[in-house]
Amino acid sequence: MTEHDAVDEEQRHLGRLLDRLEELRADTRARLDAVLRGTGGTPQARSERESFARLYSSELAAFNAANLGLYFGRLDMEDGEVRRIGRVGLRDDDEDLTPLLLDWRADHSRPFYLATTARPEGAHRRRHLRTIGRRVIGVHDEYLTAPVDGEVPEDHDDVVGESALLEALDSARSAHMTDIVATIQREQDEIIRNPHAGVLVVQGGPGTGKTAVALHRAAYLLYTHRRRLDRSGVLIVGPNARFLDYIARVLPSLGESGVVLRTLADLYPGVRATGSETLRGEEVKGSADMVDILKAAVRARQLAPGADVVVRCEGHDLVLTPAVVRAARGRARMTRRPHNQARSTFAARIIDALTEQYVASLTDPVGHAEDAAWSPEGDGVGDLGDPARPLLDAEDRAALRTEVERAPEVLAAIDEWWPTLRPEQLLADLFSSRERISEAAGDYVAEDQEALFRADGGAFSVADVPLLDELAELLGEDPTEEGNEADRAWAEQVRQAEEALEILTGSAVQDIEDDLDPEVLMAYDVVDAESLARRHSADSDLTVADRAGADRTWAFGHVIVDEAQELSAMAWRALMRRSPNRWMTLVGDVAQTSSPAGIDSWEDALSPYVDDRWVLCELTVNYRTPETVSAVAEQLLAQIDPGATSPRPVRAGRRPVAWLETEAGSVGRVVADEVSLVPEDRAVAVLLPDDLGHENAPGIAALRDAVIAARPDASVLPLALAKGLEFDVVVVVDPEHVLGRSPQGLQDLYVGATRATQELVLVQPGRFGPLLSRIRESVSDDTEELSA
Ligand SMILES: Nc1ncnc2c1ncn2[C@@H]1O[C@H](COP(=O)(O)OP(=O)(O)OP(=O)(O)O)[C@@H](O)[C@H]1O
Repeated sequence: MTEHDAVDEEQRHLGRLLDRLEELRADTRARLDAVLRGTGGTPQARSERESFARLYSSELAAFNAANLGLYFGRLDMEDGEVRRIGRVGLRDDDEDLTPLLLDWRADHSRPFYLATTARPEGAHRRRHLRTIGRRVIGVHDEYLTAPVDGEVPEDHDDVVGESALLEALDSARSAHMTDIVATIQREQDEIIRNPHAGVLVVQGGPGTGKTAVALHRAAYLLYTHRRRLDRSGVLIVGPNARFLDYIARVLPSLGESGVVLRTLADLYPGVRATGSETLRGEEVKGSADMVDILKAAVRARQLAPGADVVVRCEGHDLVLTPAVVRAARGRARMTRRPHNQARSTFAARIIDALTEQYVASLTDPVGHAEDAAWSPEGDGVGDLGDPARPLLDAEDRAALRTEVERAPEVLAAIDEWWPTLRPEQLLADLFSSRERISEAAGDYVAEDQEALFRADGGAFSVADVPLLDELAELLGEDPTEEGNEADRAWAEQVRQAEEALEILTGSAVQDIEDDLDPEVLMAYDVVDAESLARRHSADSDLTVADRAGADRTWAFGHVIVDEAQELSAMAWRALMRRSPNRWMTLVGDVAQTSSPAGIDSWEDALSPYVDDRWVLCELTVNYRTPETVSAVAEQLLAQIDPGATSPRPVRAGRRPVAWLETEAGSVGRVVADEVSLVPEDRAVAVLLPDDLGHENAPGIAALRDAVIAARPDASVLPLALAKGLEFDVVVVVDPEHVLGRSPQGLQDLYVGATRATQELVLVQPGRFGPLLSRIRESVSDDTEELSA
C-alpha cells in the first residue's frame, strides 16, 4: 500500500469519526437545551437538572475541544486487530456499539506510547497521522515487528515515533502550550499512568516535559478515577498566573473540567497577594520556625490584666483578679482547640467566677463573699450548688449567670483578653508593629525581625499566604459567625480524628506549651472516606471546582504541584492540608530553585509528612532547548550541582548562542535589533533580572518601549515570571547582574537560558565576567561572538 492509499484510507475513517462526533454533539446539545428549558419542580428535581446541565456542558466542551486533531494514531496489532487512537473515545451507534476511536487514556491505547522494536507490546505497526483541520495530509508508519512487505524495523532508543515527535516540536510555538497526546514518550507515559496512590515526585531538567506530564496525568486520573475525582476535584498549583493562563488552555483540550488552578498567591480564599517581598523576608517567612512565631503571636493576643479589674453587672461591682483570668486562660489553652474555638472555654471560666461572686454578694451581703470566690482549682460548678447557701436554687443561679454573661462590661473584658481574631487582621497587626514582632520573634536577630516589618501590614506578599493559612488553623473559625455549619462539622470531625490519632499512636496529650507535631496533619487520614464523600457531595448549584476553590479546608482528591522546588516549608504545610489523603504528583527540578526558601532536596521537604513513603520518577530527555542552548545550560548546571546530569536534547539548534557585549547606553537598541530579526510566527521574549524587571526600574520603560516598537507582541518579563514558560527566541538582558543579585543567581540564569526552543541571545552591558566568558569559550565552536 502506498502512502497515498494509506492517506485515503485514514481520510475516510476521519470523515466517519467527524460525522459521528457531530451526531453526538447535536444530541448532547439537544439534551442540554431540554434541561435548560426545564423550570420549577422539587428542590431535588432542580438539583438533578443542574447536575445534568453540568454533565452535558462538560461533554459538549470535550467534543468541541476534540474536534481538532481528533484522530492521530493507529495501532495494527499482531492478531489483526486495528486500534485507532484519538482525543476522545467514540463508538458507532450500531447494535454492538463498535468502537470507532479509543480515548488516548484507555488501557488499550497504551501500546501506542510504549511499543518499541525491543518490546512491541503485541503491536505490529504504529502509524502517526498528520492532519490539518479535517484533512489527513500524511501518515508515518513504524514497524515494530518484521513487516509483511520486508521493510526493516527501525532502531529505537528512548524516543518513540521520532519523526512525528520532531515535527511536533518544530512547529512554531504559539503564545500558549499545546497538548502532547499524539507524541507522549515512554518515560512520560509511565509517569502519566503511574498507579502509585501516594506522593509521586517527578524530577527532570528544563524542557523534559514535566508540566506537560503533570497536565496529562491530571487528565488521565480524571478519566480513570472519574467517580472519585469528580466529587473531590483536582488542585493544580503552578508558579505564576501567566503560567496558569498558559496551561488552562491545555486542560479543556484534554477534555477536563473540575480542576482548580491556583498559584500560591491565590491559594488562600479571599486574598490576592500582590505585595512585594525582600529576599530576606521570603527566607524568614518560608522557614518552618514561623509556626512558632505565629503561635507566639496568637498567644500574645491572649491577655491577662496586671491588677484587679472591676466589672459592673446590674449595679454590682464584681472583681476579677489577674490569677483568675490567668487560670481561665490556662484552661482555654489546655483544650488545645484553635484560639477562636477555645474562647468559649475562657469566657465560661470568667463568667463562672463572676457568677459565683454575684451569688455570694446576694446571699452574703455583709461581705464573706471573698471566701466563696471561685478558685482555679475548683470545677466552677460545684460551688454553685453548695448546700451551705440554700437561699438561691439552681434556676436562680442560672438566671444570674445569664445576667453576668450579658453584662456589657463583662463582654468587653472578655473581648479584650481573648478577642475573636481573623488571620488577615492578626498578620497585618503583627507585621506593622516592631513591638509585636519582637514580642513574638524575640529570638530572631534584628535583621530578620526587620525583614518581617512593613508599614502597611495588610499588603500581603506571596510569602504571607502560607502564614495566613497557618493562622487560619491556629485561630479556627469564629463559632458565632452565621453559616458554615458544614465547615464547622468538618472541623469538629477532624478534631475528633486528631484525638483518636493521639490515642492510636499512644502519644500523651501534649502540654499546652507544646508545638503541634507535623504528624497532626495526618489526622485527616483517619477521617473516613465516607465523611469525605459526604462533604464533597454537599447540596449546591456550584461546580466542584467553584466550591473547592472557595473553601480553604477542601480535601482535594488529587493535588498536583508544578515547580514544586519553589515551595517553602510553610507552603508545604499549606499544601499538605489540602491533600489529606496524600495522593499527590509533585513536579520540579531542584536545580532550578530560585526562591531562597525553596528546597534543595525532596527528602527534606517531604519527610515531615510522608517520611520516606514517596516515589521518585525521573525525566531525562529535553524536548525544548536545542543542542546549542543546552550546551550552555549544561555548564551552568555543572556550577549549580556538579553531580547533576543534564537532560539529553533531541533537537539540533538553528543558530548558535549569541553573546553580545554592549555599551550600557545601547542595551535597548541592541535588544530591539535582535528582536526585530525574529520571524513573525515565532514567539520572542526579553527576560530581565528580577530587580530590574518591574515597571519602575530605571531605564526599563525605555527598553520596553524599544522592544515593543520593534515587535509589538514580544514579551518583556522579569525572570521570575518566565518560570515554566517557553519562547522560540529568548534574549536575556544583563546576565552578570542576574548572577550577582542573589545566591540563587545561577539558578535564575539557568531558568532564563532554558526557556528558548530555538535561539538564545545574551546581552551584556560591559563585559561578560569570568564564569560566562569561560562558558562562552568552551562552547565557542558553535558560538556567535559579537560586539555590538
Ligand atoms: N512527548 C512530547 N511530545 C511533544 N512535545 C513535547 C513532549 N514532551 C514535552 N514536549 C514539549 O516540550 C516543551 C517542554 O515541556 P514542559 O514545559 O512540560 O517542560 P518542563 O520540564 O516543565 O520544563 P521547565 O522545567 O523548564 O519548566 C513543551 O513545549 C512541551 O509541549
